[in-house]
Amino acid sequence: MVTPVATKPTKIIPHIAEPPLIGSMFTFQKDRLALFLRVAHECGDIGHLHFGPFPFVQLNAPELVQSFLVEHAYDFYKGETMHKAFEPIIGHGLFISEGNFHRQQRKLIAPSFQPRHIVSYADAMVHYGELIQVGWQDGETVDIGQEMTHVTMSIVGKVLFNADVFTETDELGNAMTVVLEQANYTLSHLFPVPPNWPVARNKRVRHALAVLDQQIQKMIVERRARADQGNDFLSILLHAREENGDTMSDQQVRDEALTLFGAGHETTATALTWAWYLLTTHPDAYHKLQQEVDAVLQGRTPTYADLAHLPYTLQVLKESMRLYPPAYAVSRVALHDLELGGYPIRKDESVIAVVYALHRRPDCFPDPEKFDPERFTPENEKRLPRYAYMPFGAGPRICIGNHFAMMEGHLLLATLAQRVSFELVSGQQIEPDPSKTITIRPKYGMKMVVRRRSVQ
Ligand code: HEM
Repeated sequence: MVTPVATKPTKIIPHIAEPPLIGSMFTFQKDRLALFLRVAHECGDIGHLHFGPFPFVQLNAPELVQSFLVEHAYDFYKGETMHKAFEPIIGHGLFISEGNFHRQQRKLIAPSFQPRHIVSYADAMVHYGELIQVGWQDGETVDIGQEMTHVTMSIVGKVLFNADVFTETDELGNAMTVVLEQANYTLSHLFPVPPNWPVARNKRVRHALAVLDQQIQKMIVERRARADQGNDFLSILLHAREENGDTMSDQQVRDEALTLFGAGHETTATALTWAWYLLTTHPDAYHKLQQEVDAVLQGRTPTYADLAHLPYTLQVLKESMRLYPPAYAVSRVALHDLELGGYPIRKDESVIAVVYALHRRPDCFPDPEKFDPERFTPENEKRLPRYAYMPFGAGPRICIGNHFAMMEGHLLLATLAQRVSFELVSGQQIEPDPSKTITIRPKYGMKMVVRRRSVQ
């Protein structure tokens, strides 16, 4: 829907104080989360800032986010930088495709992500949770971020390809890690090395892409040769039919499979990493969660049916994603002049909905820096304004894996809380770092000591 800009803009976007020419470029590179909070504090619901010559509009209000991501979703696109970072890897996969093609692909893939379809993956999620914890010795120190990445990558590898990628040393997992790191590199450098230069980085990426292509093509051929349809996502993608009966080409199936593999593990791993951090630094909440898990499970491994009886565990996950939303911002570029809530947006201008700032609005979340899972009791959650809490984005591009991720996070918290207790190693510097990856991972890692619990 195109809304032409008013002849005279009705409202003026406030501007933060910035040095001339460079604008907030260096502040952004040094500490972008602090910069975003400053814009929200100084400007309120909407603010203007610059990175060198490039203007940005930052949105911090639920109503503006609704206008941006829901009502005007198709008046924006992902922007050249995102395309440059992701297209060489995922081609025209859902995360980066645009316009009608995106709409069509979304319609084709979304049914497979409905809660009733993904329930069958619960057992695989619990299986890998159990598998990772049996490998930990009592008193062992682990990097919790890495461990959570191993387990979520294994889960997505299993449900997507029915493949065992339990560690990143597996060829497929390793190749995925290399190409994701490359996307992050392109996104976080103003002048990344062009992909055709003969440098070690580019050779590594080309090799990783060749591995991914070869392995996925092999899996596609195997599945096409089978008479029956398997239950993994690759099989589902191969059999998905448009209204006119058409199926996807092998190339498009490859692009979508890689998109889901890439989008489907680091985000969930980040959510779990911060959940463990918040639990270990809030012993009362940790104790309450353990009590809930022990009482409900009585030593059994959890199943999907148990989740309804583990509400506090879910509240902890939701509150962790409020304070540390893995995807801390959602950005787009305007396709033409338009208006958002009465504010003028110019063609080619970048607009960014800062989830990290939105989740810290004191009018929606009183005492916002406090970790308080009670905010997400069903009654309290109902009182939240729409779009005040949006760890999965909003509108037609809302995360397609949101139910999958919530089920996975909920099950893994319960599985691991039952078997082990984590203790945060003291004296570490813990800082969220959004500059190296598209999620906010801990900048210096996060070490935790594992204590085995006797099954209650
Ligand atoms: C806690 C875990 C997760 C978080 C916080 C998260 C967050 C997000 C967000 C904010 C978006 C919207 C991006 C935008 O509008 O630009 C998104 C999109 C997407 N996510 Fe997730 N995600 C998570 C897990 C997953 C999982 C498990 C999968 C798949 C198995 C997945 C697949 C996708 C895909 C394919 C898109 C693109 C959707 C589209 O553009 O139509 N995500 N995610």
